[in-house]
Amino acid sequence: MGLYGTSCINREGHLSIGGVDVTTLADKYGTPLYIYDVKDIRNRAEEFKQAFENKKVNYQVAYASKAFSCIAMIELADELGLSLDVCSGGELYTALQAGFPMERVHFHGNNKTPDELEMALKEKIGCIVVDNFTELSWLMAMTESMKTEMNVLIRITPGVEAHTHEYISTGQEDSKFGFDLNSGQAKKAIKMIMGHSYLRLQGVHSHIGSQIFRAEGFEEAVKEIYLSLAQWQQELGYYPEVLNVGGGFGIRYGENDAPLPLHEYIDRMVEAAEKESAKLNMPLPEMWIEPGRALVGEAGTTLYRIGSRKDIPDLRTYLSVDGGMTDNIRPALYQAEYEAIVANKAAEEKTELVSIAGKCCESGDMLIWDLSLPPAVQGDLLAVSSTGAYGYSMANNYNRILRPAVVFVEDGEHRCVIERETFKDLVRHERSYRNSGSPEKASGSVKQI
Ligand SMILES: Cc1ncc(COP(=O)(O)O)c(C=O)c1O
Ligand SMILES: N[C@@H](CCCC[NH3+])C(=O)O
Repeated sequence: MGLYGTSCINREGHLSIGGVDVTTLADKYGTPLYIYDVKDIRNRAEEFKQAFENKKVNYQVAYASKAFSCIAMIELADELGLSLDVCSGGELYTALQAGFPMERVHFHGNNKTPDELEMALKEKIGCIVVDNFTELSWLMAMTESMKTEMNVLIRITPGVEAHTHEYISTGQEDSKFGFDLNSGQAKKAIKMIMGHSYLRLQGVHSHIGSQIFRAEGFEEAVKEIYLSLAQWQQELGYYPEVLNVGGGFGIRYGENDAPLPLHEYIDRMVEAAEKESAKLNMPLPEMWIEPGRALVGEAGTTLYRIGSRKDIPDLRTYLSVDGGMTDNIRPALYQAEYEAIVANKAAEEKTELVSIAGKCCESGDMLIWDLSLPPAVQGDLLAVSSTGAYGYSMANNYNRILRPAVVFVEDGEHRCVIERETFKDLVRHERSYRNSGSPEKASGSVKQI
């Protein structure tokens, strides 16, 4: 496992994060446990902001809260001066509970419901990123009836295919997200918004995908957008105040991943926008980005307790841990690869090749194939690195496994920000079939066809 952020191996030969020995955390909070290195999140937010400061452009860095949303994380995002990207009523509600300033909230999603739109309008959030004509017509009607103005960005698909897993690539034309440029749909939507008295077209949004390592993808997206901007400037007299280039900045999961320094992505996209704006004699728009993974991914480590061991002679050794696809579905979903160490034997020589299995009743519940470890036994702690993004946020209760606790560590201190679920939580919304009284009668006639 690479050592990220403030992670190091302490004098006891244990993994330490944020100045805290993780064996202490396992004893106090139990396992599996998500551990977030707060200093690492701070540094990354600062790096993004500094990159824009150096380019002397107006900007917003919005944390894409889908990567990891909870009250404490949203409070931290606020403290770091970030804006916030939410993509559901639940994420917006979490932001409200965290007291996040609503004017810095941007609302995304390809199927926002009327209820979600109403919530966003009532809370007077910063902007809604309009994704399709259905949403647009709802928004037009709702802002009129509520007599409420709203800033909108129009999400477009620039036709750029990011070099990433196909499930997390979104910028291509054949995508469920946004308006495509070639068919004229984006232009039609812009006209509709420009002609509406309650909607204010603040700018254009594109997001080409996730876990991207090449700055060229962002540069190409910016160039593609400007081809359309030139047309819209000429035909509609429109140029945007804001250009939101989305998120997707890649991180290190293992030694094969080589992300660029964060400022290189920013430099390239800003330079491309500056060049294209100058060509069109257009003021440079404010540049917005919305990183999720790049802010929290490497800051997260999952700590598991090793349980059973199965040796198949001349074939493979399986070590099972007390979590798996319920707390990290990415290996099963995207064949994502992770690295790990034995946290309480972090300085010992690696002499064994093992595969790490989760505890779910699925053969596909494998966290890591072929991992070199020191001899590990039942009770040892396995630390899997870079699990801060899309780990907790995609966690689930398959096999009725409990979602783990989350702790923040910094400067030798730790605090629990999400408690471990309990068995009671699992049945909290359930009603007994036997004891719930008589069922309600269906109204209307039931026709046999
Ligand atoms: C619209 C949008 N913005 C931002 C993000 C954040 O992506 P990432 O976590 O890769 O930075 C996503 C997810 O891919 C997204 O769909
Ligand atoms: N959940 C994905 C990324 C999707 C991002 C949302 N558009 C992952 O774990 O990599």
